[in-house]
Amino acid sequence: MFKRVAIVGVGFMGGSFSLAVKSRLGCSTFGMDINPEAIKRGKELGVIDEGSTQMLALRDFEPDLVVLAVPVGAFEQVARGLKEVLDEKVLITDLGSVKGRLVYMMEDFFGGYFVGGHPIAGTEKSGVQYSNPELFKNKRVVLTPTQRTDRLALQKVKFMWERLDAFVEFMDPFVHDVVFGAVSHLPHAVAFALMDAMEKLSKKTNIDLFLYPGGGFKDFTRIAASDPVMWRDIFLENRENLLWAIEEFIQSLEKLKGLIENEKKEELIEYLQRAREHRLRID
Ligand SMILES: NC(=O)C1=CN([C@@H]2O[C@H](COP(=O)(O)OP(=O)(O)OC[C@H]3O[C@@H](n4cnc5c(N)ncnc54)[C@H](O)[C@@H]3O)[C@@H](O)[C@H]2O)C=CC1
Ligand SMILES: O=C(O)C(=O)Cc1ccc(O)cc1
Repeated sequence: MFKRVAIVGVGFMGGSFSLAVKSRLGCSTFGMDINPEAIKRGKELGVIDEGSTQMLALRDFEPDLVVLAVPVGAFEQVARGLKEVLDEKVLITDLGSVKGRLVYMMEDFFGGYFVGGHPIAGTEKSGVQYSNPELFKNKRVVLTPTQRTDRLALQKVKFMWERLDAFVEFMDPFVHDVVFGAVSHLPHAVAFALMDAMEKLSKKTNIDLFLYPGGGFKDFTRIAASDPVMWRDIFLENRENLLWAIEEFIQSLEKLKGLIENEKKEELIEYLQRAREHRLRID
């Protein structure tokens, strides 16, 4: 198993991963982040053992696993930097929310020693101060091997996640992006858009509608408090799948609007009943 784990991006996910491998696997960890404040806080909070804002410092740490936990828009730049300082055959994985093209791009840099990963665990919080060693417990982690992935590297990454009490599932990188474009990226886009609509309605009514949030409004929009940089990068990286899902959503909303406008009582019940049944099935 891994002993020396380097984490690039000492934020909420990187910090949680560091705490988890420290406490569960006894690893020593090294954090790299462009933000000196993240390194300082990470060390103060005991989230990382050591850290630096310089990629070059990773060379002396000699990691046996490197984990990318930066926003997906920074992957290419980070990969370039890592390529300069890492020995060949060091295993690399990531926690990014989009896979597809990025997995093949990472393989261009690191060959079969890159194993794409996506823990389906998280919250709207960002920043190292929210790190939680239990974040991955009983959560799904999707690994996205390709023909090129080294089988031993894949087994090691799978085993590591299982030791953190996560359930590992394999998926094709592009299928992953269709699935999470629908179930994760679309709901986040809709939550952000709902807040935009609420701002416009507040202006038009001259009433600050944000002063009257009910439970439903709070439940529905929690994820609109998520980090803008992270979500800009996800939306742009998974653009095609997301645009397709947004289009379907617009049509569903148009349909609902039509049923309300035309007072189609029976059809409205059917529409709501079907939606309710799907929701009940999830839990
Ligand atoms: N927040 C969540 O619930 C989940 C996030 N993810 C993925 O995990 C990754 C990290 O997300 P969070 O930890 O939530 O974000 P975060 O904002 O808490 O942390 C990201 C960290 O990366 C650093 N960073 C940015 N560019 C960098 C660069 N070029 N080099 C080095 N460090 C850099 C930032 O300074 C920051 O400390 C993202 O790819 C995201 O898509 C995956 C599952 C859940
Ligand atoms: O806050 C929530 O409920 C989330 O859905 C968190 C989340 C964000 C991004 C991911 O790729 C996975 C999980």
